[in-house]
Parts: sequence; C-alpha cells; structure tokens
Amino acid sequence: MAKTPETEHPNKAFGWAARDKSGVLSPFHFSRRENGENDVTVKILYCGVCHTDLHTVKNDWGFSYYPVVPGHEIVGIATKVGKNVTKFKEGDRVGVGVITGSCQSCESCDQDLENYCPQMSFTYNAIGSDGTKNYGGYSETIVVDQRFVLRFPEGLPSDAGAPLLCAGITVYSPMKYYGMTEPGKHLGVAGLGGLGHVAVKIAKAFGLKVTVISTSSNKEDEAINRLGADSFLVSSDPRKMKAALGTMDYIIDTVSAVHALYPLLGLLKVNGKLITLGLPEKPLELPIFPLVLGRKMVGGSDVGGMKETQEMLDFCAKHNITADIELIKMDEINSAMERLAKSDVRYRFVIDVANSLSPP
Ligand SMILES: NC(=O)c1ccc[n+]([C@@H]2O[C@H](COP(=O)([O-])OP(=O)(O)OC[C@H]3O[C@@H](n4cnc5c(N)ncnc54)[C@H](O)[C@@H]3O)[C@@H](O)[C@H]2O)c1
Ligand SMILES: [Zn+2]
Ligand SMILES: [Zn+2]
Repeated sequence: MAKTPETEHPNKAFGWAARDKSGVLSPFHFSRRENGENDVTVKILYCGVCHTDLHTVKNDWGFSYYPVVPGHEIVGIATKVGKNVTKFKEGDRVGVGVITGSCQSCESCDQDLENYCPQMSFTYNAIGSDGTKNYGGYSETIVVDQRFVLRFPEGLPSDAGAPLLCAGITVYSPMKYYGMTEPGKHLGVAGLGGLGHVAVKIAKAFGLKVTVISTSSNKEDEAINRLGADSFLVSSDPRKMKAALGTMDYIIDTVSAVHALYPLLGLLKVNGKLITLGLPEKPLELPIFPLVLGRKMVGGSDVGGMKETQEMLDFCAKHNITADIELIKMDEINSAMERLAKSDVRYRFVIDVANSLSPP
C-alpha cells in the first residue's frame, strides 16, 4: 500500500495544514522521521506567522505542494538528541528557522551560506534530504539536523523572539553584507510589517538614522514612539516624497506585493543601495535611468546562513530586540491569515503552539 503522510515515518505527528489554494488551514495528521544520529527532536512552543506562510498557503508563487504545514519561526525545547549531536542536549531551548537542509559540502555551505546552497531545503513546502516532504512549525514537533538548529539565547523570550528566526535574519543579513551598518547613515525601511518593524529595531541598534516609508500615516505614531524610528515618510504624499529626494543612503524594501521601485530609487543619494526582500507574485519593473545616472544599486537577499543566524540571535539578545507580537491560538490561524493579508497586525502573529494545539 502506498505510504501516506500519516504512515511514511514511525512517529505520529499533528499540525494544521492548507490543502489547496483557498489557503484555509485545518487539523492534519502526519508523521515525523525517527530522530537520527545527527538530529534534534524539538517540542514546539511557539511559531511565528510569516507573510511567506500566507504566500505559500495561497499558492501565490505557483509551486505550493499541498498539503502544506507552514511555519518557519519556531522556538521549542530539544526533547531528543542523536549520538553525534554535540551542540545541544535534551532540555535546551532551541530555534528552527527557514531552512532545515543543505548539501553541507558545496562552496556556499563551506562559507556558512547554506541559504544559497543549490540543494538547500526549506523547512516546509520542500523535500528533505531523506526524499520525503518537509512539514513546518504549525505542529507539535519537528526533527531537524543539528546544523540547522539554533541556540536560543537566555535573554530572549520564546514568543516574541520566535519571529527573529525569519524576519530578524532576513533584515540583519543584508545590512551586514551590503555594508548598511555605518552609524549615522540614513536607512529607509519600506513596508512596516513583520520584517520592516524588526529592521527598524536592528538598524537603530547599529546606530543608523531610520525613516519608515509607508503608504499611509496610520502607523506613524507607533513607528516613532514605540519602534524608535527617527521619521516617517508617507509615500502617497507627493510633496513629502519630493522633499525627501536624494536623502537616503540605503533602503530595505520589505513590501509583499507588486509596487513601483521608481519612487524608492529617487529617495536614494548617489551610490545609494536599494535591497529588496519582499517576494511579490509578479516581477517588478526596474527603472534603469535613476540607477545609471546615480550609480545606484538594487540587490536582493535570502534569509541568512546558520552561523549568521546565531550571530543575529545573540545580537538581538544583547540589544533587547524582539518582535512586537499578537499571540494567537492555533484555531485562530485562519482569521489571522485574513488579517495579515490586509496588513492588520501589529506586527507579527505568533501561535502559542504548546498551549493550543491538540489532536481532536
Ligand atoms: N527575502 C527573504 O529571505 C524573505 C524572508 C521572509 C519574508 N520575505 C518576504 O518579504 C515580504 C514581507 O514579509 P512580512 O512577513 O514582513 O510581511 P508583512 O505582511 O508583515 O509586511 C509587508 C508590508 O508590506 C506592506 N505592503 C503590502 N502591499 C503594499 C504595497 N502595494 N505598497 C506598499 N506597501 C505594501 C504592508 O502594509 C506591510 O506593512 C513577503 O513578500 C515575504 O514573503 C522574504
Ligand atoms: Zn519567513
Ligand atoms: Zn551546499
């Protein structure tokens, strides 16, 4: 008889999955592999809700592979460690982020850039190294090779710290790589959602001057008084956009939908850098004139390697950086997804997995 998600591995597992592009999530029985020699089994406590989870359950990119158990901002407790595991012991608080596998021998892996390995596998909606499908953190447990497990620093709370495992590293890594950490330089953050609000906090810890660029003034007060931004620019206000032309050294663009890059490029100084992190379902138009005439750069970045993710967690613990979260129960996920689609969240939903997920 063909193996089903419930019978392909020896250990029973339970989570919530989307079955089709309606994106509606519902209870799902499946199974997890036996804890191998290099593996850590994690009892999941909290899991953040990233916009990538929403893109995937809705099949925005056309490669969703149902059923999908999303979730890649996972904090939990190690309950089993394999005999070759040196980094963790049972009872340790650990994190699991966006990637759970790579070849471990290519040029990227050798440079601690597993995120750019050609054989990198995502935590969900992907095939793992054993040839079976990966299911993410909207579930009770997960089994992960120790290379892809993070030590969760003592000072970080498990719930508000969970979003750092994707949102945190996704904004930290390009800031480091593209040299966007020089104190006093001016950073624009376009899109004030999960990624954007963490970008503001990390940028302030690096000593940057931060301006949030947003389509409306709704979040202005919070951005400045709660998140610590220095100023707020409403992109739908032509007068303010004109006054801000050529004032920014760098921009981090976290917008999740198709949008124009032209106005953002105009905000950059000569030699300015626009780093796009959002993953809209259709290509963006790249205006060449402002790039050429201002020697500007447009770049991208995909999460970060494991070494840098650990560095980011330690940095956030040291600087008391966490996400601003709305804690939800597992059975509130469908309304949370609807609210996320409308940008109605301050600023990241986190599922209280351990206290709200139980098999029916
Ligand atoms: N590069 C990576 O490694 C990586 C990692 C995580 C997420 N992502 C992607 O980044 C994007 C943002 O993720 P998030 O979790 O922060 O999402 P989010 O929904 O929390 O935030 C997105 C922000 O974009 C704004 N926005 C949406 N449409 C807009 C438009 N047309 N114009 C201007 N602003 C608009 C929203 O108001 C919101 O503030 C998603 O596309 C996600 O898939 C990329
Ligand atoms: Zn994510
Ligand atoms: Zn590799």
